[in-house]
Amino acid sequence: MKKRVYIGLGSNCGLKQENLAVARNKITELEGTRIVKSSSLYLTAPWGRTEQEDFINQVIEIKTALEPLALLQDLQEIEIKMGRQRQEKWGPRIIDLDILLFGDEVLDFPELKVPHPLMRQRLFVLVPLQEVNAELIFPDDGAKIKEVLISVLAREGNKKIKRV
Ligand SMILES: Nc1ncnc2c1ncn2[C@@H]1O[C@H](COP(=O)(O)OP(=O)(O)OP(=O)(O)O)[C@@H](O)[C@H]1O
Ligand SMILES: Nc1nc2c(c(=O)[nH]1)N=C(CO)CN2
Repeated sequence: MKKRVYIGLGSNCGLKQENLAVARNKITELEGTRIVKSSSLYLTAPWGRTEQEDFINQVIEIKTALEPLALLQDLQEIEIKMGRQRQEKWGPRIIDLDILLFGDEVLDFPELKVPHPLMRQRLFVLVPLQEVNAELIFPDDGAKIKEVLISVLAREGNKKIKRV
């Protein structure tokens, strides 16, 4: 059975929009995998480490027959093939591919936590995710995406994120 999976894409080095396009192409080449929906692209201020270039972010919904750890491995291979080198935490990167949600699964492997532990705090994830699926419910605590987004917007405002 294929699972519905949400992936967050981000780039803040080189040709950012093109990097995302290349990554999307490589994702469609993965075994038993297709892209169902893609959000708009968003220009976002850097989160976490603020002294770096703005990011382009996007969320895609895929259907995949891959198991979670196989998908993680394939995504990491794409990152490496695209030339991602420095693994500095929250630092600049050509491409970053995060598994946000994997069907209704709650996963706690050492190398893979799903839902992605920081996604609820990140407008650069929540805004495009809501665009792709406005009715989404978090599988771990039943929270609604709209409510999570409203509470982060109330804290931070939405000046830091702009559709491109
Ligand atoms: N849901 C997930 N999606 C992708 N990687 C994950 C996930 N959960 C845990 N990881 C682990 O996180 C590790 C670090 O990932 P990465 O280098 O992309 O971190 P980062 O982008 O600097 O920070 P962040 O994880 O906060 O976005 C990966 O090697 C991977 O094993
Ligand atoms: N706006 C934005 N900020 C970030 C991003 C990102 O994709 N977008 N990724 C990071 C590394 O995890 C750290 N900070």
